[in-house]
Amino acid sequence: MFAPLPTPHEMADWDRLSARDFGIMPEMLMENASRAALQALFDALGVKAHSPANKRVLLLAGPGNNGGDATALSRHLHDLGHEVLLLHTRPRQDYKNEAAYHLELALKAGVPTRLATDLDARDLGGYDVVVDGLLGTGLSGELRPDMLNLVRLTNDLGRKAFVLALDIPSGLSGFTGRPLPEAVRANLTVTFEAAKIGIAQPEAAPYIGRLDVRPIGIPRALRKAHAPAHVLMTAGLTDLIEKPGPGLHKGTAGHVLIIGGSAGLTGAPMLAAVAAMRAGAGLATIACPADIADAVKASRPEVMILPLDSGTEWTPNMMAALEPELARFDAAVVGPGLGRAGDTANFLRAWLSTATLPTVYDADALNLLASQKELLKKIGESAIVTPHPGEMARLLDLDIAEVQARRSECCRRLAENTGAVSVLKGAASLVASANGPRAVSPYCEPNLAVAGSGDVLSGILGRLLAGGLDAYHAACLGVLWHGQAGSILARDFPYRGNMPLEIAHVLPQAIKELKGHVQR
Ligand SMILES: NC(=O)C1=CN([C@@H]2O[C@H](COP(=O)(O)OP(=O)(O)OC[C@H]3O[C@@H](n4cnc5c(N)ncnc54)[C@H](OP(=O)(O)O)[C@@H]3O)[C@@H](O)[C@H]2O)[C@H](O)CC1
Ligand SMILES: [K+]
Repeated sequence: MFAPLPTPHEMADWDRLSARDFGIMPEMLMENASRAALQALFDALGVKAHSPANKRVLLLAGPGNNGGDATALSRHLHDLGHEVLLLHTRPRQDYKNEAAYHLELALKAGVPTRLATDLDARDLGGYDVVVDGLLGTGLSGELRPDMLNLVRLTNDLGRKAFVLALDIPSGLSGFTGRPLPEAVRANLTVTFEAAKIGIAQPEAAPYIGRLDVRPIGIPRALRKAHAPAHVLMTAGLTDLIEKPGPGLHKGTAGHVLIIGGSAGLTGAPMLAAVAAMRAGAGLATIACPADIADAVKASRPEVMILPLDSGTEWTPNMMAALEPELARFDAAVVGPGLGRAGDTANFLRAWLSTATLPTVYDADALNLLASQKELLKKIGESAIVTPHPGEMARLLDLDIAEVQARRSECCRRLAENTGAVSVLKGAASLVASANGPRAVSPYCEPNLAVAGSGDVLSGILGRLLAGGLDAYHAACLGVLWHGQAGSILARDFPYRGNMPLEIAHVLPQAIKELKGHVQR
């Protein structure tokens, strides 16, 4: 369901503890990493065991262990008969530890090597593959000029060659995924043992190419005992939804209550309700002020309306009307189109003191909570709060730039402040609970950046809570499902332009595709 997303420091700890606690020496990990990279490269190029050894490969080896990985890979390619040139950035005698060990092996095996500074870049060309082993997780600060030139050289050569980045494209921060200030643009990135957290950030996407995560022999016991603070959501989360049995009826498929709608904001609750049904809810009902019920219904036959009291604005009395009905529902979504007019804040206060349903708080429910922060503690652990960065900024008294600069920390802080599971929307959405790992979505889908997309997400989450999932897993699966819907729409609408309702409409296809991706 989740894959670990270590920071460079967490990864270095795994490395170090493999040697200290298991006797797995760094030379072995480097050998494993290089063999994994070889296999990933051959898989990507369609090179089979019996294929002719006819590749021309340039390997760039930086000063650290990333360079050591490239050096070990050069030996394997050379031994198989490919034509290789290993370009190292430091004089041979300057290499240390496992990188020095593998350089010595490569030299003994007869790998042709050159010192990068001895070569005129104009002499380089005609390669099928360029391997970027300049810098890995050890990059600190902005690229120094000599390294920046080598990154540029790799990208120049990459116009006519396949670029394989080892562990992470050089120049990219393993923490933030940002280029410092430029980075190698790879066709394939083979990352060792686990994707580093920077790789999962939206900024990294243009540099990574295809991502292939390969194990290099860090013991599972060690990975479990020293689990990273972040994990990546995977398609395995869809195991949480079972194929419906023959005896299913709408009453057992979950009934989602949407609480929202106000004058001028009548579409949002309907989007959430349709999304809940497209995600498989058996029933969806919208509760709204009686005088806007017709506008909310907007002649959609599939969604039921529960008109409350009278008037167009929310009042605490509406909670009294709603309370006797609550036993019919399995989960609630509070907020789509709720507005902030008049007494709406007091309605929300009454809801928080009365209702015990698992609940998603979205949109104006969050804005109202931001102006009455003493209510945040009442939300509780069976709930999910789904702010976008603007709402998160209001909830935490920060500005949006601060939220975006520290997304993971903010997401966790809101979870701590509320006791609920917090979802911070945006590219690579995040899910956090007060304890436990923070989950990062693998999706960065511009097709989801459209008004109403958040209402659709809240409907999916309502359906998953109604289906009995705990808030954390519901949030992770819902975010993943929404992301896959966005990636389907990107195929049909590569320049965007899809409507939010279309996100809801592709949800059944999205879950089918995700289930097809699960690796067993
Ligand atoms: N468990 C594993 O994942 C394994 C990982 N391996 C590989 O090792 C690298 C990490 O290796 P490390 O030696 O820590 O770091 P790098 O190879 O990335 O290189 C660090 C050196 O690079 C120089 N440096 C740092 N910042 C800059 C900069 N801004 N500009 C230029 N140069 C920079 C610096 O060298 P100096 O001597 O010049 O200061 C650093 O020392 C990981 O990514 C994997 O590929 C193991 O092979 C297997 C186990
Ligand atoms: K690299």
